[in-house]
Amino acid sequence: MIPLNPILSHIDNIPSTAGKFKPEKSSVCYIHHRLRFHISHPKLTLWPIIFLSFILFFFFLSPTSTTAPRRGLRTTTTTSHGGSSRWETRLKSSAKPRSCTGHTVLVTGAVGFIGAHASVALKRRGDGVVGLDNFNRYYDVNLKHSRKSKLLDRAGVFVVEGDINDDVLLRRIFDLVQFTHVLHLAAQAGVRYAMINPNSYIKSNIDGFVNLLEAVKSITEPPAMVWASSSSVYGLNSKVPFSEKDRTDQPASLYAATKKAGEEIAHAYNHIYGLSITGLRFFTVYGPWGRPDMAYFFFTKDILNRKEISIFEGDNHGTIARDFTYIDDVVKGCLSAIDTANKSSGNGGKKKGEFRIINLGNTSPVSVHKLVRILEKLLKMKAKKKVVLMPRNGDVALTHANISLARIELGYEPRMDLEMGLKKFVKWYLDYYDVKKKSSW
Ligand SMILES: O=C(O)[C@H]1O[C@H](OP(=O)(O)OP(=O)(O)OC[C@H]2O[C@@H](n3ccc(=O)[nH]c3=O)[C@H](O)[C@@H]2O)[C@H](O)[C@@H](O)[C@@H]1O
Repeated sequence: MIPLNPILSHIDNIPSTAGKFKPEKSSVCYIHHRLRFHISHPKLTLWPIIFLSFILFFFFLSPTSTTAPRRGLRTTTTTSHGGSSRWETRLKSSAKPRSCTGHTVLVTGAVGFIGAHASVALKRRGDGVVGLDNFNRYYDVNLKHSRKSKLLDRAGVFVVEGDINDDVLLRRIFDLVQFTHVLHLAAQAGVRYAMINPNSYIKSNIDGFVNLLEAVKSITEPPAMVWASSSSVYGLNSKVPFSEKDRTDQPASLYAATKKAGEEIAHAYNHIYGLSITGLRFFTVYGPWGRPDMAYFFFTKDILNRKEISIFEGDNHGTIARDFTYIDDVVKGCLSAIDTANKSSGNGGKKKGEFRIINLGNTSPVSVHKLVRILEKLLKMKAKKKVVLMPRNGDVALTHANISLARIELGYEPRMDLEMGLKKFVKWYLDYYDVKKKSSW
């Protein structure tokens, strides 16, 4: 990943089309700056050497020199994603399905919790998969690297380290591979963190999503998109269980507002450009390799460390509950959404690509008190509990999915109850941290 030559790596960031290479002003400025640095050297006798190096550099290493790039791709020997031809070969090979009936899927957020599991499941059943992830530091990046090495690498999924806001990179990936589907899971997750870093939600969930949709809609045969919405869009809706027809105009957090905005944005891209888009409203997904910012995860850690945990309650000791949904059930729902998605028609098509919004929950809410009781039983330890009135931090009192539509559209049927699912999580947690972080216990 480390650029071998700063001038080259800078040039490499310039989008180019064969025969249309035009360095951006900033790149030229950068080269001039580098040259000026050398020219200002007291020994003016260096002048001819510099001039000669300049000529040699452009003659041998210019991106437009020998091999003509396909559809505007860069073919330099160094890129921000490694040696270009090796990088391209690995990416293309990872994208190849085992059989001609298999899908070719780009998974964004591939080293995230759901992204890693979904990528592996797709690859295992024979689909071609390319992952994309920016490895951001919202939570322990080592866990993301472990998901990559222990899950994705082993399954043979190639992961591009990059951002969905990088339109040059997206174009490059879409130029190399004709994807049938994009499973878009890259997002700024977490309800409460939106009060700490609101702009990260706009950057990923709005800007990044639009950037991806722009790239997808520009492809001649655009892939169908399946993407992560959230149960949080139901916000202050009190009608339960939550049905896709219920109102979603009362978000309780900025996170929820950006996910709701995502649904509206997706609708517009479906309407104008004929993109086939399925939004999946996930309900508090948990399981092995999960997210450390989620309550079941950090409660486990804190119970083991004998640290106090805060259990939220509503007014008058009202129960706070979640429709906790096990990762394997959610992954099955994602794969089924991919399998059942209609093709995008593109804006030239007569028929509009389809637009679907579907709940993926467990349809059996469990209180936070019960969640803690199960963890205590599994860990064989008593939690130090402090019961507090739920702060106004973006959380809502209850989530509960109506999954009738998921049953019809996806043949979705959640199988795992919370106790069994947490057993699998705790087993993983003990194994993973026993090896990696014994000292922190
Ligand atoms: O399904 C969803 O829509 C959302 O699920 C989770 O959000 P959340 O359900 O709030 O999950 P947690 O943060 O793990 O909280 C679980 C429960 O524990 C409660 N909690 C949380 C923290 C705490 O210190 N104490 C406590 O009682 C919360 O109020 C909530 O009822 C994810 O963090 C979101 O990214 C996702 O979109």
